[in-house]
Amino acid sequence: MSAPVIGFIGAGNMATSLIGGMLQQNVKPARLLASDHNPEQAAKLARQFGIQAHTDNARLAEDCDVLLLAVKPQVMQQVCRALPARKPGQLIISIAAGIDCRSLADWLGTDAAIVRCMPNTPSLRRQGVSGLFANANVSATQKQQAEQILNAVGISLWLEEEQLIDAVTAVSGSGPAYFFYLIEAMTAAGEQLGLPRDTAERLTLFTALGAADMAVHSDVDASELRRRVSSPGGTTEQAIKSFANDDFPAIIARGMQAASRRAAELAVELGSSDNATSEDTP
Ligand SMILES: NC(=O)C1=CN([C@@H]2O[C@H](COP(=O)(O)OP(=O)(O)OC[C@H]3O[C@@H](n4cnc5c(N)ncnc54)[C@H](OP(=O)(O)O)[C@@H]3O)[C@@H](O)[C@H]2O)C=CC1
Ligand SMILES: O=C(O)[C@@H]1CCC=N1
Repeated sequence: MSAPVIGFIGAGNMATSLIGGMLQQNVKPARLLASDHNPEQAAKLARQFGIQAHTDNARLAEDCDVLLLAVKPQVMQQVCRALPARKPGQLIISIAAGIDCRSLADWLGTDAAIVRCMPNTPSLRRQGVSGLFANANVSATQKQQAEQILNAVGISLWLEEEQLIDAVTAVSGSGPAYFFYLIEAMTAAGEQLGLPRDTAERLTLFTALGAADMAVHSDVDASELRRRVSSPGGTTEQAIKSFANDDFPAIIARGMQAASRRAAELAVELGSSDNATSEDTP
């Protein structure tokens, strides 16, 4: 399979993470193009990565084999409708939360080969994880193309049901923010316990890194790893009891349910009108 040219529409946070990660994986800069309606943003990406970036979405679409839609869900319809007819064999990858394949096909053409993908920002460090779903028009070769792109920046998992993308969004798409929130909270608590801020932050960061690395490489699950830290009658036990009294698992579950619900709401608010439920339809 010859290496496809990949064009990003929207040169923001997620395009930066994906492009940065791919370049570290020795993807040639000439294979990556970007467009953004903001000329400064396009120029910034071109400077940062040495790739071609401009403001013309239509030209970009004509110049690439894989078109990666990385704009906010709120502008997706307008962006898709303004694109020229697709090149034969072109694969569309959308990373937008909540915008489903049916809406994308309404805006791009019912024969469009579409992969919906939910990546995350650690892709910049090639530690990303993505959920992928392909519509019926996607060929085996195009599935491989999508996998190669996402696997260059981490790992990817195919989903059988499109609806599960909302759950992936709640777990790993939004997930880095939950860990950053925990890092913020632990750093602040360490400071309250008397540590200098920098020290509290470094202790927290390396603990997070070590714990994640250990859990990824362990042959036992997270609860067993937690038990091994928790000496009977010791310090960890007290912390975990306090977390459990405050219903930590329920707090996390409620937050993730809110994220997933929001993804479903976006589909109704911003998707093609067929997605509106009968109560929404006048
Ligand atoms: N951030 C994340 O962690 C993740 C995000 N996603 C999804 O990725 C998508 C992008 O998110 P993110 O990168 O955070 O968003 P950003 O706002 O950082 O990036 C989107 C970029 O697209 C630009 N843009 C807006 N309108 C147009 C247009 N008509 N043509 C070309 N470019 C345009 C924006 O410009 P301007 O700022 O001027 O509007 C911005 O530079 C979203 O759909 C989101 O759901 C998925 C997984 C994780
Ligand atoms: O917050 C959002 O809507 C996007 C999708 C997942 C992460 N960021």
